[in-house]
Amino acid sequence: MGYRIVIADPLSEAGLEPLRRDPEVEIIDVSHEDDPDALVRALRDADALIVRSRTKVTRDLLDLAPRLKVVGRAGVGVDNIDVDAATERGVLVLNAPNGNTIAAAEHAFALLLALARRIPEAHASVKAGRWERQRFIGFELMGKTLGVVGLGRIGSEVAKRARAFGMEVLGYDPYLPESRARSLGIEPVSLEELFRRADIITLHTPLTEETRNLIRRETLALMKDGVILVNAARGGLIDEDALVEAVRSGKVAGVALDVFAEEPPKNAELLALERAVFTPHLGASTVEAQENVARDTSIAILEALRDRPVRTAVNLPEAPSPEAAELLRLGERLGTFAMDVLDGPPVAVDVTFHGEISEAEREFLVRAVLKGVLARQLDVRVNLVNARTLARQRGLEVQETWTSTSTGFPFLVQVRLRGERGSAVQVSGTIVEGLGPRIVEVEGFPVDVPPEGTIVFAHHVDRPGVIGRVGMIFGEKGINIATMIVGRREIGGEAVMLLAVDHTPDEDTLAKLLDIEALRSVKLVRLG
Ligand SMILES: NC(=O)c1ccc[n+]([C@@H]2O[C@H](COP(=O)([O-])OP(=O)(O)OC[C@H]3O[C@@H](n4cnc5c(N)ncnc54)[C@H](O)[C@@H]3O)[C@@H](O)[C@H]2O)c1
Ligand SMILES: O=C(O)[C@H](O)COP(=O)(O)O
Repeated sequence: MGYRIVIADPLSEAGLEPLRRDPEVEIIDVSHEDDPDALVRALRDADALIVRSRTKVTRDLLDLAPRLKVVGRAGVGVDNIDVDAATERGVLVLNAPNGNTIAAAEHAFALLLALARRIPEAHASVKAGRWERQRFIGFELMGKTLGVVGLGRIGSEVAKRARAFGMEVLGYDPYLPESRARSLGIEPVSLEELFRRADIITLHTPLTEETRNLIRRETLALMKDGVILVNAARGGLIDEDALVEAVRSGKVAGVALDVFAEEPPKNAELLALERAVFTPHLGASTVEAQENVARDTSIAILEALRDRPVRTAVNLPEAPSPEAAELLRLGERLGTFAMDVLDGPPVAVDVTFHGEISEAEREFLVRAVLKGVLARQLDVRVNLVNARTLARQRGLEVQETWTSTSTGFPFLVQVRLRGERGSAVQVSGTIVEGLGPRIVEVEGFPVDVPPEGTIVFAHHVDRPGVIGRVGMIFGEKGINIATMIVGRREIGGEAVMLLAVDHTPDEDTLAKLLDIEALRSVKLVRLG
């Protein structure tokens, strides 16, 4: 089956090469369509959608795409995507965060230099036939103090360039260790100190609830008179009305903006400001950056469509290891096993990890277990993206414990699914080198079966003849038993039986099994 990938915003053709050469991919490019319904039509049977910042991927838009598995953002900011709505629908969101860092950092500097040397006005003047050398007196960057808010990929590249210009660099980033800032030649300071001390302030944070209107009347009041502001991050970081007032009053001596609260900007007062340089969200618009982000997004989209771990997923934890696929299979199948055996609906799931297992692997496994538990119950597509959200929405309590106690396996995952009225099922698994995922314990009985195909799981009393009679019933029905495992604690005591069968037994066969006196319960487990 092929993949239909919709491109909503213009992307670099060279960067799309991984998609173009994939025989399974059909590209529907609506990025140059004037008709807004073209996107709506294309989404009806789309598997993937790729956007830049123009297309708003809203809850309503996602509802128009019932098959959608992944949204790729060919760039950094995902503020144009309703990530929560995507998560609820099990749609993976991924971005391409590395490809446009240099382009954006260079653009912030281009804006600053254009403002400092009044290049846009001077250029317009020369084009108009004038030669006004006294009119355009600028200022130098050397010796000035630059305040960088947000010291991530772009902020740190801006800081490096500022140092090369002989600037003193202050930085504020509450999520970055101070030592990292210092190693970049940046003096880490509080936001207030940065506002008070900087001659020039440049913004490089994402737009979040915390950073919205970071620059507003109160914070502008803290700044030096004649401060210069640069924003090539996100428009919402600045309250534009407050900025207009501050520029008019002379508090802000100049402003350079690549991004606006609304794009294209409609704020006439802002656009009329004189000591200002504006560009139409061009930070990532270089040939190199566009090729990088389109290529990174194309590759990640193909990984996602083929259920492989994606390093740049926005609404999933980072893939823990190349062996992630086996880990996911183990977790999911343990969840499905427990669900198929449990009597009644589940109310809680306890996942206990033993031995050597990283935090990322534990997070992946918990999501995989939840996927296995929930997939049988829900209409919506359950996947690693939305498994935790759906569990929470359904009131399924999730408990995780990690102990370093040895179990004889390098690591062990134990899933205990609890139902109403005290019912419970426990199943454990691990990954055995060379064999892959194995179920190694059920209800406290040691077993060893691969979590594959159809398994008949029975509780019985360890008595001569039981196994023979079970075998005969399957034989009469023409059902081949591929593997049979019996677990018991003591001779003649309670025991469990796991039979991997080549065909799914019908109700009649299961009823016949229950007629065997020593058989207490029989459950059909379908592990796919
Ligand atoms: N103009 C453009 O075309 C363009 C191009 C690329 C990126 N961007 C934007 O630039 C911004 C930065 O991109 P990046 O790739 O450097 O991202 P990044 O994630 O590498 O860096 C963002 C940094 O902001 C910090 N941060 C978060 N909240 C903060 C807060 N309240 N105060 C201070 N710092 C905070 C984070 O800790 C992180 O270090 C994003 O908004 C991105 O969307 C714009
Ligand atoms: O977040 C980003 O990557 C930039 O804002 C670039 O946006 P664009 O892809 O719309 O140019």
